[in-house]
Amino acid sequence: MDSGLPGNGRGPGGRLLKSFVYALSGIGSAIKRERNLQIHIFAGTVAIGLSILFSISKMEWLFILLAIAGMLSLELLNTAVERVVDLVTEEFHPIAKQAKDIAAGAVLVYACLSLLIGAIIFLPKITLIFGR
Ligand SMILES: Nc1ncnc2c1ncn2[C@@H]1O[C@H](COP(=O)(O)OP(=O)(O)OP(=O)(O)O)[C@@H](O)[C@H]1O
Repeated sequence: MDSGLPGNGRGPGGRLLKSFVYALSGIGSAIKRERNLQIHIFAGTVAIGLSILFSISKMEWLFILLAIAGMLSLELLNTAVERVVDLVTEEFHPIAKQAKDIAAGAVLVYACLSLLIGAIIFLPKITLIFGR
């Protein structure tokens, strides 16, 4: 099938470009369908807005960006696990439940870390403003 990409996606550069396009289309389709992912994107945008507002340090930016990118990556992986499980069975299966719940658990762990990072960085700055 014609990929519609330069050089038909042949050669190392073309293959790399094809993988990149497939990855972007995966992200796009997940964003369209997954409400949790949309919520994480909203939260990430708010965090970036606050970071700009408070002119946070380079080190703080590193933590904020790691929190946002890690969160989105894990949510994408969680979505992929959900899709594969749904593809394998639509029946109730205890292993299917375990797979989905464990993947959701991974997201929860990172979400707690991200919240903690946000609180450590922004709470002192917010209390400084409202504590005056
Ligand atoms: N085939 C299945 N067998 C057993 N349990 C399942 C199966 N599919 C889903 N579950 C369980 O049912 C609950 C709801 O799962 P569901 O697939 O609706 O995803 P979710 O956790 O609500 O996430 P999302 O809203 O992002 O799709 C979860 O505890 C999940 O583990």
